[in-house]
Amino acid sequence: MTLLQTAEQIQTMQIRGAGKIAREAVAALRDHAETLPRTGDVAAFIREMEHAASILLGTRPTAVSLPNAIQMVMRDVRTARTEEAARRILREKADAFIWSSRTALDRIAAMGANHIPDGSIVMTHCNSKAALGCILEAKRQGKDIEVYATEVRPWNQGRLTIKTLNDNEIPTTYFVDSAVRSMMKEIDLVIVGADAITVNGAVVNKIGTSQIALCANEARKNVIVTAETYKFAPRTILGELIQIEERAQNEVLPDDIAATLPFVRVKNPVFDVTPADYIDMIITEAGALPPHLAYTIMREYLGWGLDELQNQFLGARTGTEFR
Ligand SMILES: O=P(O)(O)OC[C@H]1O[C@H](OP(=O)(O)O)[C@H](O)[C@@H]1O
Repeated sequence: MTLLQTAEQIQTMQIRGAGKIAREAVAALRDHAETLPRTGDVAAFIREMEHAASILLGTRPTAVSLPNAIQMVMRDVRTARTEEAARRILREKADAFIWSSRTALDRIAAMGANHIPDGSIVMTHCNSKAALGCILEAKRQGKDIEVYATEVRPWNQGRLTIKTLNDNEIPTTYFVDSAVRSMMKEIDLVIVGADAITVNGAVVNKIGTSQIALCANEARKNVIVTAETYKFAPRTILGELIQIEERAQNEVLPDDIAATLPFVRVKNPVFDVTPADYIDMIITEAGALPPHLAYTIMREYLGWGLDELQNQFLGARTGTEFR
């Protein structure tokens, strides 16, 4: 698959899920480099790779895993002295990111499973590999668990989730998103994934997550967020807001019906923000932490100083818009 094909598949959600988007983008960058002729001109190579990175960055705006992964790979490429060195660094960093991303999921699954008691009912939302990993690991350990899963309009990612749960013989209850509050009294805890986590511990995840967290808070049920460290958004330290992706209105209301309703406006935000106060714990590969410690993850695990953030990372999202 070419880099442009990967970009298109991310934008059209054939490739989706914050972690997978990051892994596929990094693999696309690595493979794109192999298609470029060797000229010995390191500056031209870096320019070409920056352009490729900007195409990937323009695909979806919310999941911070995408710019974080690209930054991890491109950072040392930018200072390479020869084309060969730049190529080698790119390859090594890309492979290292993909490997560490998968390892992170295994660690999160092991830690998350410890928080799922035997005999419990877990509610989840959307289709998060990190969250599902915890549930599958709890099942693998022999725990008798059930899952309540939402539909996730308009893309119905809940169907992917219930298929996985069914394949793993986990008893599952499936319902429309608006039934969440009604179902809350029947469950024991909530486990979801994340697309981005801000410096104040707020979690950006699939639209509807904040309502689930609000209902869980009302019903005194724990909310656990599972997120690899590369889903923490360092630029929020500088005050930058996470952009909430708005997708096409015809994902919600078909064009032929919309055409008959000239006074109706359709909004289709695909993520929302859950404040830290509604989250009991964030499980990362570096350990479980209260959401208010998000800053420590940004400093210690992403390891980007403020200077670097300001000089290089700012503006990373302003690259070419992919259409
Ligand atoms: O990385 P993992 O845990 O798989 O997924 C994290 C999140 O990414 C997804 O976004 P979308 O479906 O791509 O819009 C969902 O919001 C999910 O909770």
